[in-house]
Amino acid sequence: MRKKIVAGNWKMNLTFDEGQKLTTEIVNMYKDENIKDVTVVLNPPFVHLFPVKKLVGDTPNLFLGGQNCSDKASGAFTGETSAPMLKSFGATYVIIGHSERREYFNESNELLTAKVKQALENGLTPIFCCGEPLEIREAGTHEDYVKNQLTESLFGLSDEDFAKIVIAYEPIWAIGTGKTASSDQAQEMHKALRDHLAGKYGQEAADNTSILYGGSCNPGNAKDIFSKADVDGGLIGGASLKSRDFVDIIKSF
Ligand SMILES: O=C(CO)COP(=O)(O)O
Repeated sequence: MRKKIVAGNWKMNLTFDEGQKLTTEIVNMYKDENIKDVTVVLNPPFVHLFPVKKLVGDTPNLFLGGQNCSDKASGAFTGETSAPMLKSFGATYVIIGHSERREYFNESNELLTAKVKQALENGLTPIFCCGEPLEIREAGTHEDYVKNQLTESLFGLSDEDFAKIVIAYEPIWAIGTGKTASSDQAQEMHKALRDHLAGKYGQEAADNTSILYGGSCNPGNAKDIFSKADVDGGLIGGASLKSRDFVDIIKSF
């Protein structure tokens, strides 16, 4: 059975003190409010990983992830952070292929394949992001566009490796815009992606793959979005920076 996952992507936000405060609040609410059956992943900027890990400790079902990793294991790549480093600092997940990385850092589907491999080789679970820009949605070719992102970056994986992947569908026009996809739009895409995965890896593997929705998810719309059959959770940006909102989203299942 696939996991329900809510992951918070802090992006490039929060100082040390702010990160500590947010994490402490989330950990306390998480424990006090008896949250069960949801895997929660905090994805802070790299410099926060170690102190955030200390606060999270071994809270059950509360995990840490990176927002990116290098496609190389080590070496002279100034400014980069490798998958083995993330693992050694307590991360177990890593976001790969976020649309902001694709757009501002020119990350191609091919490069993302190498990053996914690095993550898997080092025991990290990739949260692989996909999603279409507005013009593609308006042209009506969004399903093919997003399926192609999965085909090009993931379909070289073995069955065994594919079983470790989490997918996050994030329509670019819904990210940080306050304009979320409707729950029906999310369901339609998630179902199309699951069918696409089934075509390559079989129905059972597709049914076991968690597909998260991301894009202006908040406590007011999460329940509706998460109620859809093929939506297995969320990748949360802005609302993950507010402890009450983030925990309320987690509790929306
Ligand atoms: O990009 C996102 C998460 O990775 C979504 O961001 P927002 O929730 O701020 O729209």
